[in-house]
Amino acid sequence: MKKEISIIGVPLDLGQTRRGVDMGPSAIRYAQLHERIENLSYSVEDLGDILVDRTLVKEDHTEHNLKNLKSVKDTCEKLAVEVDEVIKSNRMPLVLGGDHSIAIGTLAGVSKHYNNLGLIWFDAHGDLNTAETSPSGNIHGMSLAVSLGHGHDLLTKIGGYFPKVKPENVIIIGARDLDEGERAIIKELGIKVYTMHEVDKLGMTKVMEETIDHLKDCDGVHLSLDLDGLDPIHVPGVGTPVSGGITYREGHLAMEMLSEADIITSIEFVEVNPILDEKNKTAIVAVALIGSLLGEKLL
Ligand SMILES: NC(=[NH2+])NCCC[C@H](N)C(=O)O
Ligand SMILES: [Mn+2]
Ligand SMILES: [Mn+2]
Repeated sequence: MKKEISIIGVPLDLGQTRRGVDMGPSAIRYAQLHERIENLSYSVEDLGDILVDRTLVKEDHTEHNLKNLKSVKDTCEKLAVEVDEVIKSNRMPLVLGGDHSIAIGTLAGVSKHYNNLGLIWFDAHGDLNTAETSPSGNIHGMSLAVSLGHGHDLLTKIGGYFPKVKPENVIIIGARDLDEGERAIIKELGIKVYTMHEVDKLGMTKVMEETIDHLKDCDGVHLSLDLDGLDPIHVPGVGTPVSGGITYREGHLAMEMLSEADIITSIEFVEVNPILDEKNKTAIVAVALIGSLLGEKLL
């Protein structure tokens, strides 16, 4: 793993309807992210937050079942530029959300640097809706579909190219709340999904061994971790909690195995909502998981 890390905050809450997730980057910083990473002897720079232009909300309309389309697009474009610059300067981006719609921007900045990018999507959800299938119109439920090239042009074409990732290089882990249209696209594109059923049955060790093996021919792997992939007992501060999720220890095991395999080239942690949280518990878990991912050991 690269030893130079650049933190980028994305205080975007417009990809869904529960306010507060815009404070996620602050909550994660407050949980001592910087210190934690520095202690692992990385060189860390914090680039601050991407500007979310809330004046665009006025122009946004929801007719097409894409809430705050312009605001989300504008933020993702800015994020893509910044992520691209970080990678060009030979550093690893660590992006802090914000809601999961920001993955559209992160992947737009990351993907052009790789010929065969892998993507690990830790999530209770598939985020594989389009405006046609979404039950909510919330873009955070569409970001993986967009990155695969499915969805509104304004989103799929950010960065001037699409798709950002091929379906055979995507692995979803922790899914337990999939909409009908999402099941259909999973089947149609043949996306590999470890639902909670497989996590229970195989155990996290096997899930991660298979995941790492599946991505062995990739020249880079992006980890997009939605905190709601974990069980809400451990992470009460998320906007769309679903019970029966990944445990605290399974989460750490997954991060430790990724660290040992040394395959991750860019990282994003999303959906921390401090307003819904209990004493910053969710941000603290996020920082602990980032610690394990970056090589922290128990002994
Ligand atoms: N990133 C997330 N938390 N996504 C939740 C999506 C929920 C639901 N599937 C929707 O499309 O609205
Ligand atoms: Mn989710
Ligand atoms: Mn998500």
